[in-house]
Amino acid sequence: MSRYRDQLWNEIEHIYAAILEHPFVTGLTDGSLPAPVFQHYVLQDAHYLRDYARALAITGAKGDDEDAIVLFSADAAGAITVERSLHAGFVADFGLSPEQVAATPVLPTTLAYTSYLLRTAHQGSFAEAVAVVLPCYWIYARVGEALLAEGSPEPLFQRWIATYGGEEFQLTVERVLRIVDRLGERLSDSERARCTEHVVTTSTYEWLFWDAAWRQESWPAELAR
Ligand SMILES: Cc1ncc(CN)c(N)n1
Repeated sequence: MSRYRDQLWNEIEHIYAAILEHPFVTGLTDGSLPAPVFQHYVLQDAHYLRDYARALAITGAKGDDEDAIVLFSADAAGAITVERSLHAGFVADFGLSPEQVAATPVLPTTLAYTSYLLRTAHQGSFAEAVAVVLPCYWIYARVGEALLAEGSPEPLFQRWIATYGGEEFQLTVERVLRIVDRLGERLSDSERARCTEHVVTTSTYEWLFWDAAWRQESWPAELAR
């Protein structure tokens, strides 16, 4: 029987292929990604990572063994500390002040993605919580790995690629995938279907997140007070 991770990857392979072709992602390697688009992404990602860390902490609290509790709790802390330092470098490179960063609103796609993450992590089983957070690890590891081979002429983008394509992140993701395979051996058909749906949904949100930055998404200005 194939591993659960392979069954899940079958469900999202087309989304991964679309992500690799997205102009945001191709723009990282050929260096053509406009600076305001990357800036938009980094600022929204700071909001995203705060709630992602909360979702990981909830997943850790639901862990079915000690290793799982430790792994997700440590990754909750890591999402804040490790990625915060990567972001701090980007923000400094853009010449933005902490006040400007704090004043950036949470935009529609970020809000929709994090709301789905948190709702599922709160209301679902441990397996569902793992499924909903999985694409954030897995898609970035696979994208980072693919882009690492090409590299980027732009140092800022190369730093991003090196973080997610690097060995440390790949090992982190492999540890999560082992939990996924273990859970896959004991899921009922209905829970398996719910987990698959979460993985497909948040993989789609990963595509949307890059696309929102590419479109320079905003709340409708005509509705602002
Ligand atoms: C939206 C998003 N997804 C995933 C990652 C990688 N942890 C991230 N930084 N941002």
